[in-house]
Amino acid sequence: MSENEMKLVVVGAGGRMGQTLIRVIHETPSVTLHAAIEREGSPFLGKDAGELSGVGPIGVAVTSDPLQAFLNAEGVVDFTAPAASVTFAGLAAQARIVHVIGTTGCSADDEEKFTAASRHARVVKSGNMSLGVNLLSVLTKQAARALPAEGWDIEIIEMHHKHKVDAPSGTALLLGEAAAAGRGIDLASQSVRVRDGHTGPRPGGTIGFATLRGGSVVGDHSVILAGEGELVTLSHSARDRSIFARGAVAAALWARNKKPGQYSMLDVLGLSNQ
Ligand SMILES: NC(=O)C1=CN([C@@H]2O[C@H](COP(=O)(O)OP(=O)(O)OC[C@H]3O[C@@H](n4cnc5c(N)ncnc54)[C@H](OP(=O)(O)O)[C@@H]3O)[C@@H](O)[C@H]2O)C=CC1
Ligand SMILES: O=C(O)C1=N[C@H](C(=O)O)C[C@H](O)C1
Repeated sequence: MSENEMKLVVVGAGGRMGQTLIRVIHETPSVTLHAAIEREGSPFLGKDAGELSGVGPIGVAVTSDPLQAFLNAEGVVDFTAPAASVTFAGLAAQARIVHVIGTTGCSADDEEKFTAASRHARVVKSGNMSLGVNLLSVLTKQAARALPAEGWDIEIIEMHHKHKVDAPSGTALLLGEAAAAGRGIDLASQSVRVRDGHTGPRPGGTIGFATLRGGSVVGDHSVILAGEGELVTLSHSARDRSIFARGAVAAALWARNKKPGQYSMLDVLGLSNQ
């Protein structure tokens, strides 16, 4: 290990993203896996993180003591669950390190806690860490701005694997926010998240969401702008979870020398002014 390699902790190390992160960190020269964390009672505790993720033994055993790990690390990469991410945010603030949060399905209350933690930690949070989806959000904002709300309806469709527990996906909401920003409207009051039964005609100016779940789909998203007699569809298909892990590692490295604060993947990618 070279002295300049950034020491990262992966929390939720046994999960789908946790294992992918361990693989990506292992193959990225500028970072090193400092610790791998799972919850108390997890069957992964004590196992070698490299063996768990398929890269072979790396001499880092999975433990359940995040604070101890954070105090000697420079960053934590967190794709777990909302309550866990809130706890990790408090600990990352205590340790004054970088906290990259990929967890989705967080409440407004959780978001306030991340903001509070960002007084001391450098927090990078995004519903999608891939370059492609962040570019798609820029294109969505531009399309929503260019096509008039009267006559052009916006619908967002997403499909994910059958294990996903939150809906709409963090990405769908991120794309919804981009469309709302392009239109200059408030997403929370203008979104239609569910349709069932006699709904009546579509209210003009709203942004609709549709959720599909099944099989092993990594993550598909489409933004449809539907006009009279024509459709514009902007879409992204994730084929491999390493796109999210590579983005998260890039985010940790980017935030390494930043001031405490809350940042997005658009900041990391230099796309926030688009
Ligand atoms: N922003 C992005 O680019 C992406 C975001 N995601 C999001 O990341 C999250 C995780 O997804 P995925 O990997 O598929 O889910 P998994 O369920 O496969 O993994 C989550 C892991 O976190 C662990 N965990 C939960 N609570 C704790 C805790 N308190 N302490 C330590 N470990 C804990 C789980 O353990 P246990 O099983 O014991 O609960 C599990 O191993 C989801 O919110 C998903 O939407 C996913 C991909 C990309
Ligand atoms: O749970 C997943 O798997 C994914 N979650 C994120 C989301 O909610 O958008 C990102 C990606 O699509 C995969």
